[in-house]
Amino acid sequence: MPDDSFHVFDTTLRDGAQREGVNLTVADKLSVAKLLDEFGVRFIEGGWPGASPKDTEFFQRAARELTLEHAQLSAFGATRRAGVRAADDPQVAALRDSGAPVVTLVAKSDVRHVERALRTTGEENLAMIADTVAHLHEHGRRVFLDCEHFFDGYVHDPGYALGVVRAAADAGADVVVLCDTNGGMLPADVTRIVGEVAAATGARLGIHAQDDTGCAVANTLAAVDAGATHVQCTANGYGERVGNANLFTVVGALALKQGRDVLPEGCLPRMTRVSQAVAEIVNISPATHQPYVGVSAFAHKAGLHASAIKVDPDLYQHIDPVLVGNDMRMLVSDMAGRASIELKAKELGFDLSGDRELLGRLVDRVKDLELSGYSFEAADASLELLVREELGSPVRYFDTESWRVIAERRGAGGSPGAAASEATVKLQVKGERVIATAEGNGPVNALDRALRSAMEGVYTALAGLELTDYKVRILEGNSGTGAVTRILVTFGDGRGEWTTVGVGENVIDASWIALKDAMAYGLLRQGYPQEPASAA
Ligand SMILES: CC(=O)SCCNC(=O)CCNC(=O)[C@H](O)C(C)(C)COP(=O)(O)OP(=O)(O)OC[C@H]1O[C@@H](n2cnc3c(N)ncnc32)[C@H](O)[C@@H]1OP(=O)(O)O
Ligand SMILES: CC(=O)C(=O)O
Repeated sequence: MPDDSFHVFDTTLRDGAQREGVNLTVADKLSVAKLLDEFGVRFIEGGWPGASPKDTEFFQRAARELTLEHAQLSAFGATRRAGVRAADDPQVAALRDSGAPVVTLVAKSDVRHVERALRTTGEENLAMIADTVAHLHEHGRRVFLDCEHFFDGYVHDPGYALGVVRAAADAGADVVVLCDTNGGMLPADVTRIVGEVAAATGARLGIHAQDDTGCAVANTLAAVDAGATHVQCTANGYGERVGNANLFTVVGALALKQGRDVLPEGCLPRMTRVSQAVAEIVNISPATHQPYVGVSAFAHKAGLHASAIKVDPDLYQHIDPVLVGNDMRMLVSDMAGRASIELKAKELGFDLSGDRELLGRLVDRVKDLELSGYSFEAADASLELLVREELGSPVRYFDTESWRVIAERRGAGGSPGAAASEATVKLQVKGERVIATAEGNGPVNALDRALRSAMEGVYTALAGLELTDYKVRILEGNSGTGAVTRILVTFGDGRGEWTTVGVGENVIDASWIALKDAMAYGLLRQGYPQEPASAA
């Protein structure tokens, strides 16, 4: 269990919620707080009670409903208004009465902001800070002070910025947090300035870095190198404008690269799950390429990488993904070599090790198919069908004699009317010739229905297979409507999902290839015995 000497302070529910497009309900905030606590952060900034009724309610409900194992809640708010005693300021009272044991105050530390935005004097701002910190401290709250625009303010007038740090520390602030509010600093600036402030004031320092130069994580680590012992971050880097220092990237670096004891025992492997669960609640698709936690963080595509990984995964990975709850994945594409296919096949449950000839054939087939427009990276089911075919046991539940689709729009008197499609499929199923026709709202829907109608008497589980995604990609944009099209079809059966790929100059033909393969793979997953090879 980390002691108080280093703080991981999360501000997803305050600064993270300032991201464009994020709108959390109180229930969402409670769920995110539970996840952050599970991850083991030391402080969770829950919002600004008194500024928004939602945040006031969050603290009220948190007091009743949240049992936190690792974290303490912090309420965020500003120093008192100019010319008013902290004890008489209703905003300060809302912080005091929020029930949070910690209050993080934001204060101006750039004298230009004091004069132009607060419209008061530098002296009065220092009094606002000292008075507010002391008032909350006297009421038993632990107080942190966020120095807004600290770095810009320090560059402009170091004496005034240092005065702010001293005023806060002298009044009882436990940590004075230096904020790169506009996110314009680079790591070297941060290292220098944090070092100078630490030497000049002796105060305990924290860092809050916005990501406007893409350096928020680097700036956070630079501040830690220079002596900061409190890092403010947000899950997945959510935050105002382009965001904040990413909690998971910062913790990954501190724990795994620097060996710091920043999380309680056993919490680090929760990182990937917590990142994805927060993304779900916030309703933003998880960033696939995020360090440590993205699905692509340990996905290997190049054949040369795979051949070394076969010997030892550490040769092409900076950490073991298991440490952060993630997985290594092999991607098979036209950049694959035998090792990529061997490792991917192993992931799919086939041991092809040692069969160089078979692996070579598979590499050639994948490369040829990718040249014609296929992409196996996201279509594991199609790859598995290919592997089974090369192993001499192709997946066969039906054979296609032909298919036909009619697409039409009916309308009278100039009205647009309704588009409709009709598909007919002719198949061989268990040695029987079957012809089925179905209507659909589009050609793919009609084909899907016709296929099911032809086979569901024999394969009853087909009713439980559902098309969950259908993606079209035009591959040769300059050929206009004659372009080659790649279709990715995803099906689910309640236990999992699988994706197949089809390619063709005719979009319906490409869809048919992906659709029939997805159904065949679905039947394989249901455990139906296959048609004997002679039925082909
Ligand atoms: C860098 C950051 O991200 S800090 C976090 C900022 N977060 C937010 O602003 C979200 C929540 N904010 C709000 O709901 C509202 O802005 C409120 C309730 C705080 C204030 O609303 P209003 O009273 O209508 O004021 P408004 O938003 O127009 O302006 C902010 C006021 O706070 C004052 N202020 C700004 N910073 C400070 C400070 N550190 N200490 C004291 N007062 C401050 C400003 O001078 C301004 O005062 P004025 O009304 O006398 O001009
Ligand atoms: C406090 C804060 O969010 C900032 O200065 O960016």
